Amino acid sequence: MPEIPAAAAAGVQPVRLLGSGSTAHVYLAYDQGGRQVALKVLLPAAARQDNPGAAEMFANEVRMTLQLRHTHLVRGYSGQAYGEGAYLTLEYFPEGSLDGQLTAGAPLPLERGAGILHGVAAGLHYMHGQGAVHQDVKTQNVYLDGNRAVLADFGASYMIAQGGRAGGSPFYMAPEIYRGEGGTAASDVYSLGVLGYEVLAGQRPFRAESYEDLMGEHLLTAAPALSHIAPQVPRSLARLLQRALAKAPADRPGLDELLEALAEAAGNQSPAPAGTATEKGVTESGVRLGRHAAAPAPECRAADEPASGLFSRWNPFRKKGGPS
Ligand SMILES: Nc1ncnc2c1ncn2[C@@H]1O[C@H](COP(=O)(O)OP(=O)(O)OP(=O)(O)O)[C@@H](O)[C@H]1O
Repeated sequence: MPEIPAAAAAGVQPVRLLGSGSTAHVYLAYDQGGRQVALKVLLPAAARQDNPGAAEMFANEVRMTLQLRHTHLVRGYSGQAYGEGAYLTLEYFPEGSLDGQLTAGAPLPLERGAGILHGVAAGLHYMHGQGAVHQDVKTQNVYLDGNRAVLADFGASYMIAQGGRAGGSPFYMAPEIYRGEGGTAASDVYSLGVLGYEVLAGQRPFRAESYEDLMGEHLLTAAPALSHIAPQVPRSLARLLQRALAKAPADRPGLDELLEALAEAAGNQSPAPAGTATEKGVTESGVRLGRHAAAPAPECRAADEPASGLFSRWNPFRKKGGPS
């Protein structure tokens, strides 16, 4: 195992590599108290300032993860945002992410799928109430712990009041994000809508072979009726998830409405109410955010950012497993 001095100083010992993303290696590790944690360590090239965009995203992820506390958001334990020793320890999920549990063309059973979506919606609802946007809702960023779904990866997230850059992953990005406008609560709702189709219909609403074609679909093509491709979904929920994909942000439903319909469809599988925060002092105001972000923050790009100039966390056209 590599030497990770800052983590070692905090008593965190890596055991094995779990995987690597665009900004970090992730290890299974034990913390000082013997608890299993996921240890994220900034990629060496990024730490050496070869890739300042990745280093900035990682620092952002460390700050946001340690700041936000909710049952349906990944729990951060400790971290260092900058420098060669930049690291983050997180709640470890042995079951892995939602991505690994979906097979293209095979929807999840309604109660299970709606329960997962309810968890993600609850995590988003809390974030929006705190004045933050997530900007990267996708199956790879939802981890599972039995019936509890947990939203993770805050590298692209920001506090609206402080401003930030439009970003996301192309299969999930709202039309306004493609146009380079700042992310809002409504653009997170759009990404949740895409996730809803994947989970409950077993297919994404928009597919294409190139970035430009995919952008065209998101900007111009109406989403297929969810009630047609997933007839098992209650009509009211199917309509809401389809409306989540409305081209105009103002036409999308709020999370309150979605939470209610998802809770009903999930039956008793829904593990926690929307407002459940896990730490004292954290309140849930349910505020709906304004449509535009404040002044843009300095440039912050991931290594796989597409040529469009948007801050995209994921290149949809690179070869990888899972639904495409
Ligand atoms: N908390 C966690 N528990 C269990 N496994 C994790 C955890 N966090 C990350 N992993 C594993 O490590 C891999 C890399 O995670 P990471 O968040 O760095 O990248 P990613 O989300 O796959 O990509 P990117 O951040 O570039 O979009 C994941 O694919 C997952 O297998």
